[in-house]
Amino acid sequence: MGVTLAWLRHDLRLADNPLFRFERPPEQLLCVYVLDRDWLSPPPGLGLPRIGPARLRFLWQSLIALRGELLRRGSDLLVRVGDPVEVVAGLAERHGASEVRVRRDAGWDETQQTLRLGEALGEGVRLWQIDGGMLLDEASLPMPLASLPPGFSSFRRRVERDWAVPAACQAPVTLPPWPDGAPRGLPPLARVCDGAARWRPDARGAFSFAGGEEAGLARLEHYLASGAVARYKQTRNGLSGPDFSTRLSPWLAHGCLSARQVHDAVQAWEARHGANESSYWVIFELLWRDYFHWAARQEGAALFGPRRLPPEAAAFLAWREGRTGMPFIDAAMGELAATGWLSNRARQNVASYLVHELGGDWRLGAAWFEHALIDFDTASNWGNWRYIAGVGRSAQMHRFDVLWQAERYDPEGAYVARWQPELAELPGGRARQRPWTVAPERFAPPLAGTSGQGARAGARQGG
Ligand SMILES: Cc1cc2nc3c(=O)[nH]c(=O)nc-3n(C[C@H](O)[C@H](O)[C@H](O)COP(=O)(O)OP(=O)(O)OC[C@H]3O[C@@H](n4cnc5c(N)ncnc54)[C@H](O)[C@@H]3O)c2cc1C
Repeated sequence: MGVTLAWLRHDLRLADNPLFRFERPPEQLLCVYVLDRDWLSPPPGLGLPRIGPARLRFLWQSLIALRGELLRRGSDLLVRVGDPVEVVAGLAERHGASEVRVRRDAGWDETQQTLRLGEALGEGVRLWQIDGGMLLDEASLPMPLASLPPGFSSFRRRVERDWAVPAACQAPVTLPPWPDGAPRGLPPLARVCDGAARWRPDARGAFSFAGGEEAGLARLEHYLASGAVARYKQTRNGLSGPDFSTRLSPWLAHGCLSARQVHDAVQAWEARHGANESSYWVIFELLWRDYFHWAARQEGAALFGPRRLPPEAAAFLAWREGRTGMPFIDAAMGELAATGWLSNRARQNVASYLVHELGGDWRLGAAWFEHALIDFDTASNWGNWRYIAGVGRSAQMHRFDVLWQAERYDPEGAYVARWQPELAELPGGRARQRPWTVAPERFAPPLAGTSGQGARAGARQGG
């Protein structure tokens, strides 16, 4: 077998990566990542690129780390910016590849690109698509993809009835050599996007994400070894601090870690310390991720609703810029913009506030998250937004009583005061969540959200 081209997308790791598992290794291997040029320009309707500086920086760190791992094994990495299909097809032709390998992604755009690549590849070049990164593969789903249940609970019940998550595979020890004369390396980030090269997370986030497989494994190891996993079920609704939840999402989203690696590590922890509700709950959350992945595969382009976004109305801009007057919402939007990350509790509340209190279009919110999140993942982001908005597969909307949530999850007002220092001057407690009631001369009432309607305990991942 001659040259194989491994086209990497959201699978930037060596361990448990089927692209690097060979029954018969090829003579030469070309590993390629293409930053889609479209991600650097705004989608119609939103004045911001699809990938913001925080994610781009994490992505570049991950690519640099991956290159190091590949070099250690006798291979290398080529990173280009452009149209992924043109770049991959061009390289395959130039270097006489007989096979192109790619992970089957849930995203509609990625699926379309794979189809286009199939048409663009020369005759005799095999396009090999494979599942990876999730707990389950399509073949091990307990139902055909077309019959995926409309709700998570029935999906989980069917899966858990009789399931065995396949063990993660080890990283290869060596890899086939680089094709003669093939280009290698990656452009400096500052040349791709100066803003991303200069971006740094705000220290108030109390956590700094660094891209790459080794960093992801180190985070996983820390979360287990520190014992934080034993308390996950009680702490996961937290808002601040490094260990209230796993914070593995950026590594999972970029594929620096696979869900099976996390699953295996949690099982190994359970074998030593005993399983409890919390360790189970980490796997439960990963199953949500699988569910959104399979749902996105089933839904295709419908996941996004109409793709052309509506104009950004004043209420949306106030939400995006943290100017709604509702401290809990404005603090969270400030944290997201300054760190590229947000707890699940805060994500649910800000999404509900935009859609159900401000009457904003859920697609604008999802598009803003796509720009701002380090851990953006098409299926999880757009799926969760649809879930909160109550569109698509789950017709039930999920509306949160934001003031009640704020007082329950931030009773002292420490979180809102961290991200809105002017609130720190008010006494701790209720006043910081309702500053317009205690200092009306300084704080105007919020745009919406004081009616007390909406779920209190939070619809799904309650508490
Ligand atoms: C509006 C909205 C948008 C979201 N967008 C994204 C996104 O783009 N990317 C993303 O990874 N998650 C997204 N989530 C899901 C969830 O908020 C994050 O996965 C979680 O907060 C990440 O923190 P963690 O790694 O500490 O999660 P943990 O609570 O420690 O959970 C462990 C892992 O399980 C998975 N997970 C947990 N909750 C969910 C969920 N509700 N849906 C899917 N997977 C889940 C994640 O991979 C996570 O890393 C979104 C949620 C909402 C409400």
